[in-house]
Amino acid sequence: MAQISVVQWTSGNKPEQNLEQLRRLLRLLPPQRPQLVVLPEAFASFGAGESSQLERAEVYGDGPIQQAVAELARQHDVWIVAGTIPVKAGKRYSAASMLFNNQGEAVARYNKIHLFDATVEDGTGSYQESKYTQPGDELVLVDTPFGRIGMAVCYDLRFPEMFRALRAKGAEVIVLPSAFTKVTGKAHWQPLLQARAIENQCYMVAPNQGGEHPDGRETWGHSMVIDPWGKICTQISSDIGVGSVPIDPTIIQDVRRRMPVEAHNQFKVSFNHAS
Ligand SMILES: O=C(O)CNC(=O)[C@H](CS)NC(=O)CCC(=O)C(=O)O
Repeated sequence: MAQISVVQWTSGNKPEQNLEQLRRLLRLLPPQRPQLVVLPEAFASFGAGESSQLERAEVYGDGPIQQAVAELARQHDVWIVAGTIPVKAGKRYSAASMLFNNQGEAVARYNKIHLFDATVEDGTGSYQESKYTQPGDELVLVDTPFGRIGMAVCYDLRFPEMFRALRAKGAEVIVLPSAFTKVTGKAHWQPLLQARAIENQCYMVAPNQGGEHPDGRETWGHSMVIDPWGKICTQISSDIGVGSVPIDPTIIQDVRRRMPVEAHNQFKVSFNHAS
């Protein structure tokens, strides 16, 4: 059966160091194939809202971060959601979650739509992600050996209409690379993930940054995979680790057949940017 893994660590702002940590952690992957490995938001370069991210931003399809992930996907024979990579977008960058197949080819790119401009009571003051980030305006779904994957990132989790829209377009597995703060994560991470999984009857695959970062920020960790019934299938309880579960397509079909909420729904949503 296909396998899904989430990987978690405490990223700093140096890509080489983060990629080294990633290489170490990927050695812990279980042997099952096909396997989808999902990495946290800003795994290679942590520090949204900092001008230094602009220097690290890569041209789409090129650059050391994308090359390293492509190589790891080939080497380990796994699909990887590299969420997120700073990708040049004019004078700004997109927080791009990229899907690489097991040949190392980039097969999808989702640019984070909802940007985290918020004040959190954590000593950081306020987060201003939109300062240097160009928001995305497109929903991204892709057919894979793991089912139809819908792509979202971190703060998107708070906008249920987006997940409804992904489900309406056939999403079965939703990936959500994240860097939820310690304070907001403690309060909201698990219930929001379970709600999105239950109401849309999808797997939610949600790796999170965890621990105290070199810049002093703290993130919540608790990376998890939740099934379409809302059950937590795996959870990472320390700052660094790997969590793996088999993904069972019959659970998706069974949950949807027994309780066809999509057909029962009397409220349809629309997307501001729909073409
Ligand atoms: O800094 C980086 O490079 C990584 N990116 C982030 O940390 C992003 C943007 S500041 N964080 C979030 O979206 C947190 C959302 C959140 O915590 C919530 O919705 O409660």
